[in-house]
Formats: sequence, structure tokens, C-alpha cells
Amino acid sequence: MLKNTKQAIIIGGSHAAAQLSISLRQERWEGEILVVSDDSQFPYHRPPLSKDYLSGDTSAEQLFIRPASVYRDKQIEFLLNTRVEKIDRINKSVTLSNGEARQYDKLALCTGARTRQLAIPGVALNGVHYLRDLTDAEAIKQAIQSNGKAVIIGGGYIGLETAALLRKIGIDVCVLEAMGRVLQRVTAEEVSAFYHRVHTEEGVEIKTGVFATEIVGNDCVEGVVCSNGEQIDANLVIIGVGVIPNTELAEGIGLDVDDGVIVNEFAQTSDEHIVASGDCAAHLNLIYGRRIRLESVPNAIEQSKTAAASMCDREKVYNALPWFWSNQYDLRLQIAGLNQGFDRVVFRGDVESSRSFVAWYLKQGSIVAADCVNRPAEFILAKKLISSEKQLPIADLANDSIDAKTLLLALA
Ligand SMILES: NC(=O)c1ccc[n+]([C@@H]2O[C@H](COP(=O)([O-])OP(=O)(O)OC[C@H]3O[C@@H](n4cnc5c(N)ncnc54)[C@H](O)[C@@H]3O)[C@@H](O)[C@H]2O)c1
Repeated sequence: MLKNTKQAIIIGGSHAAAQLSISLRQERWEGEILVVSDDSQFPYHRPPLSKDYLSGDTSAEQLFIRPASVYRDKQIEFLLNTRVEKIDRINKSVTLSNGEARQYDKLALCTGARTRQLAIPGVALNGVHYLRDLTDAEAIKQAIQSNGKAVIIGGGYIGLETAALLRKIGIDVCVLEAMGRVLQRVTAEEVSAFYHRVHTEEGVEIKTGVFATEIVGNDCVEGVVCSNGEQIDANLVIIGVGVIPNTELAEGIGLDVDDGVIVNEFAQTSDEHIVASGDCAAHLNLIYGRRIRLESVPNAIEQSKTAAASMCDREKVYNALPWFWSNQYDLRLQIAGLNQGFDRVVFRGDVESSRSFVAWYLKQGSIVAADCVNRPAEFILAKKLISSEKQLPIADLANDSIDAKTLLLALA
């Protein structure tokens, strides 16, 4: 039996919503918890969708963040296949796509992000896919043919991870990246060149400074026409050109929105009864002293813990260091911090010919971020170094003959 009749409603059904619902119970929310999700499944891990799930190494059952029984045991109600159509801030209620209205005391927006759509002819042809959810990944899995030819539009994380996976199963792959280099949004030139080299060595063709102008075919895709006039044959096209935060519900009720629902360091929106967390939220980051919106699982988890505390009228400041990862071939890239505005990059290890190195990003002499490729010990060091605001000599960080453990000890 629940101890009170307070209602918490969480809108969304991915990492942020899953964590927030559990964290609410950990914060001793004693009323009802309702999660409204337009997905048909209980929350699942998305990162494997572009990796092990596509290759068949991970099954759909293994993707679930928690078994449904855990939510049931904690008296967390899920409404799947259901959208919140409208929020009424005055009456503190939401209207659902099934016509029902539900009252809330506290509301959480975990609405995430959706794929940016390409507005070119031919995107509706059979064989053209985006990759964001389990349904997309399942459709790609079904479409993968041996001896196939794939064109991937976008040389970001989704593009390169799927390129690596498709090569692994013997498919010809061509990546079209509109910018001058792959991963331009997130890495230094040398790191982009590294990924370009490795993918080329693995047999991927990469065309930079090129975008698709048309996808051609009758019923099924047959090729992609590029901005340089070239046409590339393909029976599979995967589009990974970024995401757009789902902020429409928040905008509709007049919350502050600017590339994300604006929240403070406590995940609170401009309405004291409404919090937001995950990909949809743009938060005040205390480490970097500016507002940022992060598209990552660690952010969804940590920010949702903060949001849950706020819903229970407790203050738990969100000040976790952002971090990300990407697996491609035998490369495990772990990124600590945000490199935006860096003015210098220093390398540890050989970025030009090896498959293991660290790129330290500096801003006005301080380390602000690090890309660690197959360097788990340095990743731990980087997280500690950036979070602590302590300094280590740059020459030592770059010196690969000084063990990472020695540097960790020096930091302690
Ligand atoms: N390992 C990870 O952290 C990981 C893995 C997969 C996905 N994700 C997340 O999933 C989301 C989507 O990933 P993504 O790869 O689509 O986004 P992204 O922003 O990482 O990359 C999109 C790429 O597409 C390029 N592009 C844009 N328009 C184009 C066009 N018309 N033609 C060709 N190229 C074009 C951009 O320059 C960019 O390099 C992001 O939030 C990403 O962070 C993260």
C-alpha cells in the first residue's frame, strides 16, 4: 500500500525515465509513480543498437535496463504505446493519447530527442533507415544482406559505429560526411584523421565535404546521388545526421526552452512543479560554467537522480563530469569532459600509426577534456584530473613512458 496519494508523472520511456522512476523510490517518494511512454517496450539500452544488437551478439531481451518485475515491485506504473498530448499547468494535469486525463503533483519531462530527418528525394524508399530505437535497429537487421552495398549518410557516432559493424559482416560501406572531416563536432583534427585512417584500413570508403542530394530507386533503394554529382550504388542506406531534442510539450506550456528544456543545476525547469532530464534538457553545468545539453547515457542517469531528489523537495546538485564512449572495431574510445573552445591538443602515444593513444585538450593551459583510445587507465586519470581542477605537468601527461598509475598517484 502506498503511504500517500501524491502523483508523480514521468513523460518518456528511455534511460532518463527509467532512472528517474527508480530514483524517486530511493528518494522515498511514497505516492504514485506513472511513466507514460510512446515506446512499445519497457526502457532498454540504446548504445548496443548500433553495435552488438545489429551484429546479433546481443538479443532484444538482453537490452532491457531492468526486468519489468522491478518496476512492478516498486509500484511504478508504466503506460506504454501512450503519448502525453497536452499538459495543463494550472490544473496540474496531463491529457494522454488514449483520451484519459491524469493529475500530477510533480511532473518530469524525459522526452529525449529524435533523429534529424533528411529532406531529400527518395528518403521514403525501402532500404533507407534511421537508427534511434529498437524498431529502427530491427528493421536494419532484417535489411542487412550479405554482399550488400551500404551508403551511410553522416560520419558521426551512429555513422561510424554502424560502418564498423557492417564491415565486420562483410558489407561494402561508403560514408558520406558533409563536413571536412568525420567526428568534426566532437574531436580534434588528428583524432578525426585517426578514425578516417582506421576505417579506410578496414575497407570503408569515406567521402568528406560531400552530402547526399537524392536517394534513387523504384520501390527499393538503388543508389545515392552526391553533391559532387557522383552516384553510388547501394541497397541499404543508413542516415545518422544528428538528433533534435523533443521540446514541443515544454514549449506548448511556456517553459523556457533554448536547444533543450532549460533547467538549473537541480534539474528544475521554470515551473517549480516540473523537472526535466536527459537528452531533452539543457542544464547549467557547474564544471564548465555554461548551459549545455548532453546526448549521453551517463548524463541521463546522473541528471535523473538529481531530478528525482528535486521532486522530493531535496537538493542534490548535478555536477558530474560529462563522459561518452564509442566502440568501433577493436577501438574503445572513452571521452572525458567537453573540449569545446580548446586551444591546444597534446598527445600521449602515437595517433598517426598506432591504435592506442590519448588526446589531451587544453584551454588556457588547463586540461578540459581527453579522448582516450584503448587507454582505460588514462580515462580514469582524465576524469579525476578534470573534475579535481588539479594540474599535472603537460610534459608528464604526454610522456608515454610514465605509467598512468604513477600519474594517478601524483594526482592523489
Ligand atoms: N558512442 C556514443 O556516444 C554514441 C553512439 C551512437 C549515437 N550516439 C548519439 O546518438 C545521436 C545521434 O548520433 P549521430 O551520429 O546521428 O549524430 P552526430 O551529431 O554525432 O553526427 C552526425 C554527423 O552527420 C553529419 N551530417 C549532418 N548532415 C549531413 C548531411 N546532410 N550529409 C552528410 N553528413 C551530414 C554531421 O556533420 C555529423 O558529423 C547523438 O546524440 C550521438 O551523441 C552516441
